[in-house]
Amino acid sequence: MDQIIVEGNGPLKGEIPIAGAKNACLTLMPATLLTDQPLTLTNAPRLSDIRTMTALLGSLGAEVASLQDGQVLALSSHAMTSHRAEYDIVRKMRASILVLGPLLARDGVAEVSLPGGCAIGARPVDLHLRALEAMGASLDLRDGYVHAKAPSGGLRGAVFDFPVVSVGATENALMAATLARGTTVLKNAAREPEIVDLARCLRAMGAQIEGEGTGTLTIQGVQTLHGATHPVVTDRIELGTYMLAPAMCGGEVECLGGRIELLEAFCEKLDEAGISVEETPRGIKVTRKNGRVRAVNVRTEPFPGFPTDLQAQFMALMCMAEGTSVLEETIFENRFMHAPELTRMGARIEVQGGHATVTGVERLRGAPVMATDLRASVSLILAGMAAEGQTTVSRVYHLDRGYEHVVRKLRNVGAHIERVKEEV
Ligand SMILES: CC(=O)N[C@H]1[C@@H](OP(=O)(O)OP(=O)(O)OC[C@H]2O[C@@H](n3ccc(=O)[nH]c3=O)[C@H](O)[C@@H]2O)O[C@H](CO)[C@@H](O)[C@@H]1O
Ligand SMILES: C=C(OP(=O)(O)O)C(=O)O
Repeated sequence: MDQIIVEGNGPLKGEIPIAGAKNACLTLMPATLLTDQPLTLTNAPRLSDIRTMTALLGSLGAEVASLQDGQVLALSSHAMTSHRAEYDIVRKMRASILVLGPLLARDGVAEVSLPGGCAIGARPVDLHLRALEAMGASLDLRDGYVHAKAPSGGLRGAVFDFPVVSVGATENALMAATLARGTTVLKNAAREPEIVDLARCLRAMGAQIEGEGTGTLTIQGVQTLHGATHPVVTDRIELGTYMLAPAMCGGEVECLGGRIELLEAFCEKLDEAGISVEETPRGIKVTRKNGRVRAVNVRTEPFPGFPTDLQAQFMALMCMAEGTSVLEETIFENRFMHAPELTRMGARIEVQGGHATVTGVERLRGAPVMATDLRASVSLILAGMAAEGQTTVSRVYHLDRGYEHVVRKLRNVGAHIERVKEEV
């Protein structure tokens, strides 16, 4: 297993290109299942999660060709061979559940392993299932699989009001509704940029959708969808992560391709903390001059609120702030696993339920730490870059799920970071 070794090296300077969004690409790829014509995705990120989705779609008979060093994905589902998403692949990645809606909508049948929980919380899929049931699907949970069938005439349009905002359930229902008979109205739908991106891609494929980016999506079902070429939206979580690098180490970094509208709540918090964030023609420039950042409170919320996927990284910043901040996690019940690891580096953090109280210290000190999940792993790297001495982060395979070329990108702005094989 690989480790990342990182050492504090003072202020950063330079540019970091931001990739296409993992969480958009993982929902755009299953959209191929809605049509027998080719779907081409450009600006795709090079990540292990994308390889997992490629394997999953391949196991269903879809073809996924990775072109231009993985930045273009050419997908085709003209010759499907299976409707069963096996546990062995699904267990690796929760987003696998996103094949359920498209399979059901196009062929009326699907068997998908239940994805189960993971380090950050229980993460049930009841809302995915309830939305599809509202469209007439009959569902049976057996042997760890969802066995789903559409009525004989196919899924039908329905009104479904999500009791809780769910990104994945909105995506599954939206994809299914594009081929359902009649009109579907999804209320309290997720408004994330990845949903907007999916709606735009589906529209390019011939779907009739209104309201993306608002809490109500209205979909007029069509008989068939066709092929399209679609660029994956910028990864706002990768963007926010790299914006925090100069905020923590000092210096000036321009994140190429970034736009403030993707991260307004996060940018407001950086501003409150005393970090300068400026939109440029090429992206977002982040600058921190001398002096400590100010402590600010954060509450994670669905978009347009502060994203849960940036909470761990923001906590790393608050560990060195002047004063005490309270971070409230409202989306996942167990998403503070990075706190004890940051404490190993000298941070002062107290976790109680969904709240973490962080009292800033002047200096973090390097230590051996362990990555527990994707965003936790990168928060430890950021902390290590700002700490005195050496930090060794183990279990970095989590990182490969969501950050392409992380060592190269951070080295290019002056970080002392390398990836090594763990000695056993
Ligand atoms: C691949 C992907 O896009 N992952 C993102 C997606 O995950 P994901 O789509 O899994 O997250 P959801 O938006 O569905 O989860 C939001 C909340 O709803 C709950 N819930 C969800 C579904 C369900 O059927 N029942 C239920 O109770 C969840 O446990 C959680 O508490 O959005 C999360 C919230 O922004 C992000 O952290 C993840 O990075
Ligand atoms: C939690 C995340 O991903 P997933 O939903 O795929 O686990 C994430 O991207 O931070």
